[in-house]
Amino acid sequence: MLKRYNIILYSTNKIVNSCRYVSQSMLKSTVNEKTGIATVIINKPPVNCISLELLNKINTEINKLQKDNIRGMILTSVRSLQKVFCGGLDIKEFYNPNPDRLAKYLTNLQDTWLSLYMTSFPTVSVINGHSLGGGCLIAMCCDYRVMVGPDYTIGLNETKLGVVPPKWFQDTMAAIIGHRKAEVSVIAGKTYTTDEALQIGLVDESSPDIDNAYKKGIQFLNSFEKISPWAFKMTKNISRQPISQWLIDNKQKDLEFVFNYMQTPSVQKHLGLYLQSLKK
Ligand SMILES: CCCCCCCC/C=C\CC(=O)SCCNC(=O)CCNC(=O)[C@H](O)C(C)(C)COP(=O)(O)OP(=O)(O)OC[C@H]1O[C@@H](n2cnc3c(N)ncnc32)[C@H](O)[C@@H]1OP(=O)(O)O
Repeated sequence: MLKRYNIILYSTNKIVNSCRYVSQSMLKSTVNEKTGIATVIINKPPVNCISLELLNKINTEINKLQKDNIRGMILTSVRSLQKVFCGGLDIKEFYNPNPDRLAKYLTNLQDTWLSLYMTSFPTVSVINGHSLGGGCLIAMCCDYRVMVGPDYTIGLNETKLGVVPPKWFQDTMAAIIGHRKAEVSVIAGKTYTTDEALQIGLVDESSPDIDNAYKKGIQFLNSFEKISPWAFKMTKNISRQPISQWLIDNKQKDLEFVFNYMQTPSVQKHLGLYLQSLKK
């Protein structure tokens, strides 16, 4: 299975070993036509941080898979990055931003979260490296998380950058680890090692290596073989709808709050210093 996966990774837009392969650069997506399981791989070196273009590709691909009636999806990072699942939202999108592009970015982020959080098919994130800020968010959108360890970190660290994780970021985490733990976590911008994340329930399983993590992800998806897709979809919808409905009802207000504070001098100063610290 994994060997075949590697062959697919380096092929282009054709059927290989019964798998449909779709390459959109930055994002590689394969659907195994035998199993109906899609593997979506983020591939944006050096650290898979999420630009407007990558955001669009993720949202487009999720919506495409939704129409394809797939049986499940694994979301992971290209192996060549070695130690990063996703370095989070691209801070350069927020620093000295072009206002039109910033508005587009924030709107696309809301839409992508809605698509990924509410998929009608089961999803697993195979977290094969650090997963911070928006990286943690996309991992948390999935129904199940397997994290490779022990040396990687995961968490909503936004306050460390001087920015505010919106209600739906925080609610996504609270739905997984509970309100109190999520509150303590987000206000301090806490990050967790793989073992700590497993202990607080932020991830469901850990694994010492990527092949094994991928296998565990497939096992989770296979556990739905005898579950009716309709029952799955309706049940997940009931479970997640209160959180997603808040964003649907408050999209404009949410957008305006972030759009305005992001451009204030004090937030810009914080972002500049954080970017600088990364470069050091
Ligand atoms: C209405 C809509 C509401 C929307 C609300 C938005 C509010 C939330 C805002 C932001 C959320 C976020 O996601 S902020 C980003 C959070 N992520 C991080 O803090 C991670 C930062 N990166 C790292 O810690 C490390 O890079 C790493 C551990 C991920 C990898 O370490 P490594 O040593 O391998 O790589 P480098 O640190 O040398 O980085 C290489 C290169 O990449 C640049 N970089 C890293 N992360 C980012 C990023 N998130 N955005 C932009 N650029 C990033 C880093 O500066 C290096 O650049 P140079 O090569 O030019 O030096």
